[in-house]
Amino acid sequence: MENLLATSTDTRAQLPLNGPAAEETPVLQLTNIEKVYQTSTIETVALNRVNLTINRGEFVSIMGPSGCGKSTLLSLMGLLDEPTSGTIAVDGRLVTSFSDRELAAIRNLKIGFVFQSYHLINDLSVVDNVEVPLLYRPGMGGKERRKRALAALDKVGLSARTGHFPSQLSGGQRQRVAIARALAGGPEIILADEPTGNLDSVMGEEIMDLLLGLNRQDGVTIVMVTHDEHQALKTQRVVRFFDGSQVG
Ligand SMILES: Nc1ncnc2c1ncn2[C@@H]1O[C@H](COP(=O)(O)OP(=O)(O)OP(=O)(O)O)[C@@H](O)[C@H]1O
Repeated sequence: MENLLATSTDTRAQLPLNGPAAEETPVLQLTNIEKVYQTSTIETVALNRVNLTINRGEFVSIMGPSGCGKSTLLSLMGLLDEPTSGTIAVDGRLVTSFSDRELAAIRNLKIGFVFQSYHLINDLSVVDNVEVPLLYRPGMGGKERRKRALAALDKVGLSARTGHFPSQLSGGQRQRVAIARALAGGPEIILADEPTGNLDSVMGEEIMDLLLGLNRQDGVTIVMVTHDEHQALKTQRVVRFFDGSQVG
């Protein structure tokens, strides 16, 4: 373990060339987080005393072997699950102090999710897929939803595919739709769980370039789980996990 500690930190010295430098303003703070999954027979400590702060404008990669707790960490950051112990703060405010309504609003307004397997709805067209999270926006009418969805699709270079269905798209295009869906709500933070995991290296690079652009040009804070060292090293900071603990 000591060796891992000594060798596994990689903090990119260079900040993005074109965009706003990451300010030291914490948007997500995880303090002393423990997550234990309990089934009738087995107790699994998925995360153990994790302390991690994500600052506004950062692009952080989370790496580590299968089962080390990366997805668990992302669902805690996305407020989709609660830690067994420890605290999570969003913009300096403890999550436990938010009402259910406030929590739902943060999940919907502030955070966009991107998954390895896209999670698109096959029966809906591309533009309708992108509109889905906006259906939960109180007071947002159909015209505004459509406008935002089309703008997000334009951003990811899919203006020519808005009427297609997911089955008519390549993997990289599907992931672009998923990113547009995350973007349509104008999130400050994107949490991406192996966004290039199902893609070949060329398409993976394209998606990575898109995410880097969103971070550098638009200032979106991104936390990305990846198994790809090459892509992780393009981000500003790599946080490594082993067996539920942070090792770098
Ligand atoms: N709902 C659950 N119930 C019980 N155990 C779980 C649950 N979810 C995850 N685990 C366990 O918690 C540990 C961490 O899982 P997690 O999915 O966070 O790992 P990971 O690093 O994302 O793995 P991978 O790279 O394979 O996706 C694993 O041992 C897993 O079996």
